[in-house]
Amino acid sequence: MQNYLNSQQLLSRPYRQAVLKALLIITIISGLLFTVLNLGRQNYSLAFAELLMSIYSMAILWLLSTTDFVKHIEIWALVYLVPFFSVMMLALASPGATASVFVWVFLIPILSHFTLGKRLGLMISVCYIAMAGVIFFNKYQADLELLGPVPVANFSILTLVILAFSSAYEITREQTELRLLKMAHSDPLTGLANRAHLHSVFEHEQRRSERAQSPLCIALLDLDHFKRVNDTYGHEVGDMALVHVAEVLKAGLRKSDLVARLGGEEFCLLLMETQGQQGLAVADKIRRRLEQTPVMFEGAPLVIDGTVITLTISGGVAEHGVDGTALKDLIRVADQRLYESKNNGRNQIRLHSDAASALEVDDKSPGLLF
Ligand SMILES: Nc1nc2c(ncn2[C@@H]2O[C@H](COP(=O)(O)OP(=O)(O)OP(=O)(O)O)[C@@H](O)[C@H]2O)c(=O)[nH]1
Repeated sequence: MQNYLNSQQLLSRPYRQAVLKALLIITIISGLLFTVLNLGRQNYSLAFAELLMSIYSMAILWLLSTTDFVKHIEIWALVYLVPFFSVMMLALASPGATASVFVWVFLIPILSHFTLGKRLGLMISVCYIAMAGVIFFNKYQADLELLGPVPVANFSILTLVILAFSSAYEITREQTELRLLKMAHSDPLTGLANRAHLHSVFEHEQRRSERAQSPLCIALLDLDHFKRVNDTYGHEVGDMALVHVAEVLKAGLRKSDLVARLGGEEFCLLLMETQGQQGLAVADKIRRRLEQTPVMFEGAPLVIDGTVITLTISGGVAEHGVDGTALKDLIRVADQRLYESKNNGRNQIRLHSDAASALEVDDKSPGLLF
């Protein structure tokens, strides 16, 4: 889940980057326009603040196009929004400004949520809206018309509605993004990671492993004679069997490890902080567990025509740095070892090409159907 959340944050960043860039351009243009308007009304302090905000926005826009800022987009958004909203507060408090300037407050929740996300966006919105409220009441405390119940109710309700809509929009957008991300990264039948997710996690783990000089290995596992399950009992039972295998694989691993379904009846384990020999032991422990656990359906062993269905698996292990560094090389080596396991009687896992590296085969376990 944490992985998906991190990826979702990465996914949100280009979107926030585009919104922030558009905002900066609008601020530069409108800042210059209001500088001229305020100079015309001889409101020099506000004109100066508007001009400063315009120049500041130009500087941020320039920095954004020259640095790799997308990683810190929320910080950049704060660097822009805090002075922008502060100038807005200054404009609201300015004695020369009319009450119509307060309509800018409606922008606060929209801009905050779009560029900062649901939590930080809400916090910043509430702070500045509260500040605008205090300024409004202080400035117009003697103005009975503006502080009458109707204008106050109009202003407050509209602000709350915009705040609620912006917040709801951002929450829904983030949830939808997370759902799409999960769908794009997981296998719909078993819920395991798919090949694309394995690749992205491997890239990250490979860098970490090289930095920390820690071992990393993969195990490629393929169900034995799975075609017979489908041919004998049909695809529906085959699907149940695949879901059961996914459960056994997940249960046999640490939380930090990853199990992916590469397609059909082929799975890949990504084992962190694990050397080849340890990886072989982990994969073999899972092989034995699968062999001993009948295919489960809704909490009970699946029995068809009086037969308890049990599956076996063959596999090959490859170690990062020993058998290659790229995932495709590790998969190729593990695949060769997997097929040696298949050719040597199935239901076994190999780390090297020689037969001695295969952990004990128990091909004739009683009661096993496949
Ligand atoms: N039910 C089901 N079957 C699948 C799925 N994906 C692949 N298969 C089946 O898995 C079987 C794989 O067959 P083979 O490649 O011959 O492998 P095998 O029968 O396991 O034989 P060995 O690997 O040599 O032990 C085929 O019958 C595919 O139809 C799936 O999502 N659901």
